[in-house]
Amino acid sequence: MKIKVCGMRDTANLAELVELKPDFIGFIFYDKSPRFVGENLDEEFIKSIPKPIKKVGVFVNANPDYILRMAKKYDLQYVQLHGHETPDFCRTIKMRGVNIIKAFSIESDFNFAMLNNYKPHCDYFLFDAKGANPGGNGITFDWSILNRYDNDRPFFLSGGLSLENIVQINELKAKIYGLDVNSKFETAPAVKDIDALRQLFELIRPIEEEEEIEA
Ligand SMILES: O=C(O)c1ccccc1NCC(=O)[C@H](O)[C@H](O)COP(=O)(O)O
Repeated sequence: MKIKVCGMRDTANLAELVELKPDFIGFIFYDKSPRFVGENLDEEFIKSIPKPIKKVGVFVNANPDYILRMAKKYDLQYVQLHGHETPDFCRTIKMRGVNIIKAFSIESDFNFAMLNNYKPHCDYFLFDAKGANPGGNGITFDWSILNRYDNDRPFFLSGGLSLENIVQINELKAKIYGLDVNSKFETAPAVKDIDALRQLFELIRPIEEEEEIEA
């Protein structure tokens, strides 16, 4: 199972995370988030992150020109869209060579059928909890809703994932492509607890998978 660590900003903290070889690292380009990267990203360091670790820019109802400019500047392979972006919006970004993760806030009556309109233009879906903010709320949703998932696009499970609740993913029937972790692994906004992340990696990543990443 893949691991995405979201909401990074600080170079020293990032360097420690890179040592753990996550599959995806997320950077928040949403100015209302406490994890907003602002002017704080070290462009050279970001570009030096080994290619097998995919860099993801997270945006909320942003202007396509801004998204594409940031993707180029930081060499982002993916953008994660957390607002009300339409399938057509995703198509526009995808056509410009940037891969798409479309995030959705999940409630009990979530209409999985509408994902069919997004499917041709998105590489992955990400299912997050609905909260006061578009993301990073630190709360889980009722994962059993995902047992209704009938789309073949791989998805990330997100929202309040912690070392305590992660063991319960084994109860899910739906096949999870990846886990997206964020605020439950922080010591402060955008500062990750590397020891806690190391424990997560040891729990989730079988030895063979780690060897695949090294190859
Ligand atoms: O993390 C944020 O502050 C954020 C703000 C606005 C949009 C998206 C945001 N985060 C995106 C993520 O992928 C988070 O990892 C996801 O929402 C789960 O966060 P958490 O519940 O804190 O684990």
